[in-house]
Amino acid sequence: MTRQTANGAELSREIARRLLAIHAVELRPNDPFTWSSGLKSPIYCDNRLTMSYPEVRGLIADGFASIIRERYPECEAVAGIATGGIPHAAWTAERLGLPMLYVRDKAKGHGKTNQIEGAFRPGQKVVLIEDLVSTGGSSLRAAVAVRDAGCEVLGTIAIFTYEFPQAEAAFAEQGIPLQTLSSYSVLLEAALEAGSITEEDAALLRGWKNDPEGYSRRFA
Ligand SMILES: O=P(O)(O)OC[C@H]1O[C@H](OP(=O)(O)OP(=O)(O)O)[C@H](O)[C@@H]1O
Ligand SMILES: O=C(O)c1cc(=O)[nH]c(=O)[nH]1
Repeated sequence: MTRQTANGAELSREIARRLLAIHAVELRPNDPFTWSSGLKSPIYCDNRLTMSYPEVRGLIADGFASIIRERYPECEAVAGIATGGIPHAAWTAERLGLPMLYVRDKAKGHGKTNQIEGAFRPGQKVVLIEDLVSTGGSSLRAAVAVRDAGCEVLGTIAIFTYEFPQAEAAFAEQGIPLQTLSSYSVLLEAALEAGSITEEDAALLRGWKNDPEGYSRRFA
């Protein structure tokens, strides 16, 4: 479900190297991070940091714009998933001259009570932009909201995925293609190459990836 093209393979490594260079990736095996899903994890990838680096955010927006041009030429609007996806959706929409929307994690409790912000119409063909996919829950909730509003979701694109089989299955079940610029396996290789992690770290991270729920339970 998560696909990369031949050119995509080099971009994938480059994005991983850039994430490491800006210290977006942090390891805390003894004091795990709590993820959005509630899982406790020894690793956190803070893609929000990319917005502070013009070269990095430019690489990401160029990558997203290329995917949309090649894979979704019929796209009529780009929608950022709150909050991490919003700035990248803005830069991508600007490159493509397309309308931009964003999708809140839930409808506002006041004002116009919107979950989707911006001007859209039923039948509009939308590509969703997310900064990171772990379980896929946030991306899929946004996709369902956009569909329920009557738009057609062509696909979701994200900077990074942990490549959890459950996430890929959940996207497949909803019939929503997921494509990412980089991934956990590429990040691990890049981190070892750059000397950002030791072989011992890599072994821990591979073990965690095989059973993230089991790891999480140890810290519950
Ligand atoms: O695939 P999932 O298990 O849903 O996890 C990934 C989501 O978690 C993070 O967002 P977070 O909830 O931390 O909110 P933010 O984007 O507002 O920082 C990230 O930006 C994704 O949206
Ligand atoms: O699942 C999450 O909440 C999550 C994981 C991660 O590595 N980075 C992030 O921003 N969110």
